[in-house]
Amino acid sequence: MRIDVITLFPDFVRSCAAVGVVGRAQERELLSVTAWNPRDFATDSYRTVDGRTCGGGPGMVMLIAPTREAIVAARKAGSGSKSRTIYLSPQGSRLTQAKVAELAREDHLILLCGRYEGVDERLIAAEVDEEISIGDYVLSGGELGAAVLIDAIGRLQDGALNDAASAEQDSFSDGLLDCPHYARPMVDELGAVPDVLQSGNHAMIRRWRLKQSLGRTWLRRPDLLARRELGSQARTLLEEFRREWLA
Ligand SMILES: NC[C@H]1CCC[C@@H](CNc2ccc(C(N)=O)cn2)C1
Repeated sequence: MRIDVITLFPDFVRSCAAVGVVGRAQERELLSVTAWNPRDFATDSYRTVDGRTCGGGPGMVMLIAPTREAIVAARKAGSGSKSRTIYLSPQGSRLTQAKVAELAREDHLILLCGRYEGVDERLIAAEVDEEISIGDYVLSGGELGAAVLIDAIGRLQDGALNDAASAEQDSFSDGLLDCPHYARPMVDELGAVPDVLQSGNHAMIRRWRLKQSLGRTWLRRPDLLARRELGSQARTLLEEFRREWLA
């Protein structure tokens, strides 16, 4: 998968994509992240990328010309593979794990990061396929949204996670919150690891983990539970969790 990011802060984006699982996915050539700075496409000696907001009012707006040139260059660099252009903005549709999984299957993504008051609306209309929001809050730029997308998508690339199973067991990947996790020591001054995890009984461990995920989702994110069909085993486990919790 190729990801191109249009940003006035290329070093920030590159450094986010160079560490951890995403950095390793790039080393393994499962993913490439390339940053393009509209300032490099500005034709005037001041390398101008922003202009005053038409109609008056505070702040500046990113200019069409240099931003569009950067998008076109990124699209060309994708050498023909169909690209999907995404604008990170509070006006976008909320990012979910389902959307991440959908985007992770694309061959080429172009992520447009706005700064100032945003990008000229004509450029959005002409070049953006969809707007995505990482949450209902305003940031000083779209780069953190791009970094979130790159991480969430990068870790889903085949071969990115040493144990592919961990992607499936993650929170949200099956519509539930993740279960608790423990490492040695089995007994610590903070408490002991639940016995079932020391039992070596893998069926019981799987059952315990599903029960914990269901219980946590019920307690912390009932909205996620409402959206999810529960099988008979899951219903039984959740009932067991509720009874123990309310006892
Ligand atoms: N009107 C301000 C707005 C104009 C367009 C550019 C954005 C950049 N900042 C962002 C981008 C995305 C998000 C998010 N929630 O995904 C929050 N903030 C700021």
